[in-house]
Amino acid sequence: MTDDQTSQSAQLGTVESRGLTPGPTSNKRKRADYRQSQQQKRQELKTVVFEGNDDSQDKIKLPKKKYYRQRAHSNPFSDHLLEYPIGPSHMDWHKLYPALIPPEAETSIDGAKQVEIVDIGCGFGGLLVSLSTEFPDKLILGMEIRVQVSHYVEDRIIALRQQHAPEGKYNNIAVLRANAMKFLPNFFKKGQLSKMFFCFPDPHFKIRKHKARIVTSTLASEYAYLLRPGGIIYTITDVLDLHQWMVRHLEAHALFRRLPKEWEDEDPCVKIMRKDTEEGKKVERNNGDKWVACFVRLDHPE
Ligand SMILES: C[S@@+](CC[C@H](N)C(=O)[O-])C[C@H]1O[C@@H](n2cnc3c(N)ncnc32)[C@H](O)[C@@H]1O
Repeated sequence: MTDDQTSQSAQLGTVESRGLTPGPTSNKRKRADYRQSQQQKRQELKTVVFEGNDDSQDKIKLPKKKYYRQRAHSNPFSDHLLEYPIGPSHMDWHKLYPALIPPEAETSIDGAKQVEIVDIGCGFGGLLVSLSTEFPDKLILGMEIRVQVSHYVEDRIIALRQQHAPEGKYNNIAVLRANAMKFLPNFFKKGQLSKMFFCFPDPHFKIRKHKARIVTSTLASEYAYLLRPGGIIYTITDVLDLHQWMVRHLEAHALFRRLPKEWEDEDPCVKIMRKDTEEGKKVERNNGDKWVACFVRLDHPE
């Protein structure tokens, strides 16, 4: 092996450990190199950004989406290599919100700061970024199954935290690579959440794929368990059939009631999910329809 090859394979080690299979093309190489340099910067910056003592003038730039390309869909039934705690009290939230949660904080204890808002399938994180300033006192978490996309959001949040370090902004948002169809109760305890967002979920058009949809009767029960009474499920999609499917499954559930259009028109989060999600922007550019439905978690079954 030449020196060149040795140094290349050393680099590939890092890339592979992030779930990528590096290929021979120069574009792949460019993207892998870019991500590796972002990863290095991230390691260097983690302490300064997270501990809030950043004196450097060298501000990290926002990441570029083109370097984080990945297939559009990820099979939620595949065995992804995912890390998850055995229960909510075993989750180290300090890693995700270092400026707001002290190390080894018992976040399962009532009174400690806990994640309250989740964006399921957060994609490239547009909603998270807007929710961060709309709810500066709440901890907000994006969950995303695609590895490169979750890395993009992580890099985006780190850059934003550094760019806005003097004002202490964006410390309340974080992203986790996770399969939200499988492990939510491992992360959150009963009644912990006040809002769950399902923005432009994968439509899984074919009938035999409908079971992969993120809203089903079984999952609706899990969402009811995690949401506190009065908590809200937000849904938006540009696919009418999926909209009708989500409405049907959530309306049929004894612990959810659909909120009226007047409520939607007044709610700031509905505006945000219409205009600040990446998919919402795409639909806007193509003059497509956006179907919204919101549901309140009831105290008792109706
Ligand atoms: C069409 S995109 C929408 C992204 C974002 N919500 C938006 O509106 O711009 C759907 C996202 O959900 C993610 N996703 C699909 N199934 C998931 C699952 N089971 N757990 C977590 N994320 C999932 C996909 O990887 C994809 O990024």
